[in-house]
Amino acid sequence: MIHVLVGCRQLLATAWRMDRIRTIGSIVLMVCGALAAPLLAVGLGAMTDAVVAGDWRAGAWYGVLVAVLAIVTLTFSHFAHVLYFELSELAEIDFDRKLIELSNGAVGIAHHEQADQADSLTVLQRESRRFRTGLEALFGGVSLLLAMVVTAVLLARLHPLLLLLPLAAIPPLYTGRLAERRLDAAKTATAEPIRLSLNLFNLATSSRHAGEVRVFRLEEQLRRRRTELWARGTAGLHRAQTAAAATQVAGQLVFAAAYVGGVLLILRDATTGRHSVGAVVLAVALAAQVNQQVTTAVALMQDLLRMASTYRRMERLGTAVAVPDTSSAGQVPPDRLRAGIVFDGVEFRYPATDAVALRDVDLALPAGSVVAIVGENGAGKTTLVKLLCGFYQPTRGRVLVDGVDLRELPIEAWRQRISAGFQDFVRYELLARQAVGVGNLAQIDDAAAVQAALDRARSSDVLTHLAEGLETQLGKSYADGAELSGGQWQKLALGRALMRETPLLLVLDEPTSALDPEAEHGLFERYAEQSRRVAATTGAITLLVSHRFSTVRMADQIIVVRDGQIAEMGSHAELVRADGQYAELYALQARVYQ
Ligand SMILES: Nc1ncnc2c1ncn2[C@@H]1O[C@H](COP(=O)(O)OP(=O)(O)OP(=O)(O)O)[C@@H](O)[C@H]1O
Repeated sequence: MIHVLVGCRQLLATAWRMDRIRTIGSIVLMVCGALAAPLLAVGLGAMTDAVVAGDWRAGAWYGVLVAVLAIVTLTFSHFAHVLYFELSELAEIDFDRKLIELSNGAVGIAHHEQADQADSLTVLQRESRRFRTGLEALFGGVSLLLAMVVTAVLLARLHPLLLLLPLAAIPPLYTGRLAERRLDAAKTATAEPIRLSLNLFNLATSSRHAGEVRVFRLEEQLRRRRTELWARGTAGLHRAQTAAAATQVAGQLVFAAAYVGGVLLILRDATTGRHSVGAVVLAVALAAQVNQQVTTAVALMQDLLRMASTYRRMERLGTAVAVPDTSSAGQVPPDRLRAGIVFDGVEFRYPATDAVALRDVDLALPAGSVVAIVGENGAGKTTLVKLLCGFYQPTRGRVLVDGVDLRELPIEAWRQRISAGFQDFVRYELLARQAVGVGNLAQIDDAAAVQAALDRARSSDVLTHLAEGLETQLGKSYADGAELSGGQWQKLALGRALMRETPLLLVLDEPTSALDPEAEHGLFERYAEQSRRVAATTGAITLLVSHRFSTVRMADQIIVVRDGQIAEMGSHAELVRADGQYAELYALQARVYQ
């Protein structure tokens, strides 16, 4: 219950923050709605008594009052709905904003890669569409509570025992809560199959995967797996919903019994002359209202519980993804690198896994150097990059930037000074200028800066295929959007990585996988030349990651990673002379690619 109250407080604070006028308007409507129905019952009772007493004048006035209150009761919900709806929209936008912040604001990326946290995000994404009901339920709920109190006072005046009628509402409320808890637990338990099923659905319907799906004849398999997973997920939910419905009915039966008892009590009093006919009408009308109030209260309570559990889930995820905040760290990234970056006894395990992805890594990346990291698939190259970008912190050991532990640098400031091109680059469906310009937001509208970055990336040729050059809309989501080839998207991603002209660290993690080895080698060579020129002033380090041993021979230093460890290190000439794994794989791959 305390969670519901906390959730209500958070929701009300959000509404107040988003729009005070609408919040006040909603509260006024809430009070009017609460009083109208019980007063209508009072009017009905008084009108009946006036008519029975033959006082037609008073009866007519009460009739007008009843009519007015009936109109208020019937129409109030429409006005209230408009106001609540508008406020709820604002609250939903606020919730979405928080969810986006939670998803992207965390310093690390563990919550995207760790199954339980990814599941929580999936549930929150789905809940965000239903979040708006929370605020409506809150106003509706408080209005209902007020109405229940007024109704209870009126009932008590008829017969003290009738006060028990609202108490009989407790069992259905309790069972409603129990039912919602069951549903919530089922949602958590079925989040994984439902998330997997949605992934498979995207795989089966996205144009990006259409080719592979056809060639490998995956359609049937994907459909079957998706249906199985969906059925597994929804079967769990369905079972929970059936159990929840049975629980709720049991609670409501208790109330129904009390209702019948209450009406019989007043009827008995009326037959003995203790009450008027109007009192019987009042009792029947009020008891019917209590019945309706309880049913509505159960439904509203469920909305409130769902809203509270959504808030709690968000808070739990927020705590789980919280990484030590270094924003107020005293240190700042240097203007230029003097010594370089050092991995000092680094060990790393991904969260919730036992396998060690990196172990005993002692590595120096000298300022101003071009360093290549090579290794076979799964060796640990990208993991090294993730630590350098601050997506994760080492489980043991330190990453030092000019002698300062990366943990002690404000991570956002560090990210401002690095740039990267990733293997799984994003296809931004924006204008071509923006798709490249996001690499340095300050220059997103600067066509000349974007053009220069594409030139540096040797990627300007992509523009020759675009009708409006940099101002061409990209992507199939737009009717007039230009679709690019995989290599062309990758070239734009390379341009994006080179938007920042003087980063302290430029990481290119297999950004040229769509190119053939010789083209990759040629590009790396040109990048290396450029990087050395920039490095003369900033001490910047350029890190090229590849699993092709034959494409990185121009690097000042080549690091061979094997099974999460540094296997060999040195220049191309030194490593060839050493005649180890590098020399062997270099010769092998060079022969294959010739
Ligand atoms: N998010 C993750 N959670 C758990 N384990 C992971 C995760 N990402 C990678 N790993 C594991 O860490 C090890 C190193 O992976 P990494 O991605 O660094 O390899 P890589 O050398 O970059 O491979 P590739 O050349 O295929 O990109 C692998 O065994 C991989 O299974």
